[in-house]
Amino acid sequence: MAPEIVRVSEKMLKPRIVTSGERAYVTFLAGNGDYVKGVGGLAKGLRKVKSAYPLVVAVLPDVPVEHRRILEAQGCIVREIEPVYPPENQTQFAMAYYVINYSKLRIWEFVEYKKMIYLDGDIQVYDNIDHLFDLPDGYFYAVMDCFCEKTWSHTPQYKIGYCQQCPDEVKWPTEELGQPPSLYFNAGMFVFEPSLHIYDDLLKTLQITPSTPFAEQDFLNMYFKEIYKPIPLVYNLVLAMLWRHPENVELDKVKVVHYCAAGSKPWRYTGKEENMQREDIKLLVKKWWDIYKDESLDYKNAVAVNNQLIADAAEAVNQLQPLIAAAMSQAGAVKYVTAPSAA
Ligand SMILES: O=c1ccn([C@@H]2O[C@H](COP(=O)(O)OP(=O)(O)O)[C@@H](O)[C@H]2O)c(=O)[nH]1
Ligand SMILES: OC[C@H]1O[C@H](O[C@@H]2[C@@H](O)[C@H](O)[C@@H](O)[C@H](O)[C@@H]2O)[C@H](O)[C@@H](O)[C@H]1O
Ligand SMILES: [Mn+2]
Repeated sequence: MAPEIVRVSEKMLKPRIVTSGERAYVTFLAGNGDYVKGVGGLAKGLRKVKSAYPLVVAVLPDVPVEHRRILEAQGCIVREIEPVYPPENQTQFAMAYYVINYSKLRIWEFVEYKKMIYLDGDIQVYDNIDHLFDLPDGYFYAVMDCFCEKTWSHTPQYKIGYCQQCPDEVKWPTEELGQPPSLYFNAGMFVFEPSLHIYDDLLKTLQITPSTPFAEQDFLNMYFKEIYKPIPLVYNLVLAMLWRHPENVELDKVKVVHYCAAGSKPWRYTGKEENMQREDIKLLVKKWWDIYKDESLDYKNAVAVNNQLIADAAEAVNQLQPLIAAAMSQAGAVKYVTAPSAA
């Protein structure tokens, strides 16, 4: 009697997408401008590298419904957040719009996720980085920044030509200036654990902390100073590194590119700003556009392709069923004879 072999249904083969409250990527979108293209591109990039986790987009109230729909159609989980403003102060931010970046702090409230990787909307992921979710809990992981761009001209390190990326080139004058600055991360990408306790404390601390030129990036560096752990530059290539510290960059090993240099945002690239005619910049901007324009990476197409593969696999298995059944019943009739051991 041939064994009863269960027919395989498409439903049985469908991969269970892990959306449980464990892990997710998260980005931040403000305004009705063109950063929505950055976030859409990021969603497609994560799909291209077959990330196992969803992309949550924390949107400020000023993000139009149309932009939210575009991101939901790309498979993003859109979550509205309230703005976070720093205390009243006279600070001159390095870029005036940085004041809205304090709203990034809302992502610590997303406690339905145990661990998240934050990525700026002007970042693209070119290799799978899901393994970063397995980094030990209890720390704040991010890539070290560079102090050499003129956006840093207000700082002592810029004035003396010191950079943490090459601490031995121009040594920090401890006798004059005391201890060198603590290791400082770029806040465009970090691995963190949402927590209501930390969230409340972050907001309370912010209200008693005078603002500084790099806004929430300075604040996060101060707040997480004790548990900050640098991770390799391949996880967040701040483009200025290409011309400021080329000796530290192996471009073919870079997994994550951060288009933060002036003029480098791919969706509004003109090539006119300083360094924007470099061959490596042009290549990285093209790489971004290749993903952004690739319709096979659109959520609806990727799901359709996936469903077709599942249907084909189910059909193939069902066509094999009778052959398997016949082979098994035949095998049942045959005693396996082991070859006589060599005398
Ligand atoms: O008009 C804006 C400006 C910034 N952002 C978000 O805030 C992040 C930080 O700003 P940006 O990347 O421009 O700073 P940079 O890394 O270039 O200093 C962006 O990546 C976006 O995710 C946004 O959504 N709309
Ligand atoms: O609001 C402050 C921002 O500060 C950081 O950007 C800076 C920083 O990287 C400098 O080192 C560069 O020189 C500069 O170009 C760049 O804009 C973060 O990328 C961004 O997410 C956000 O936190
Ligand atoms: Mn950025």
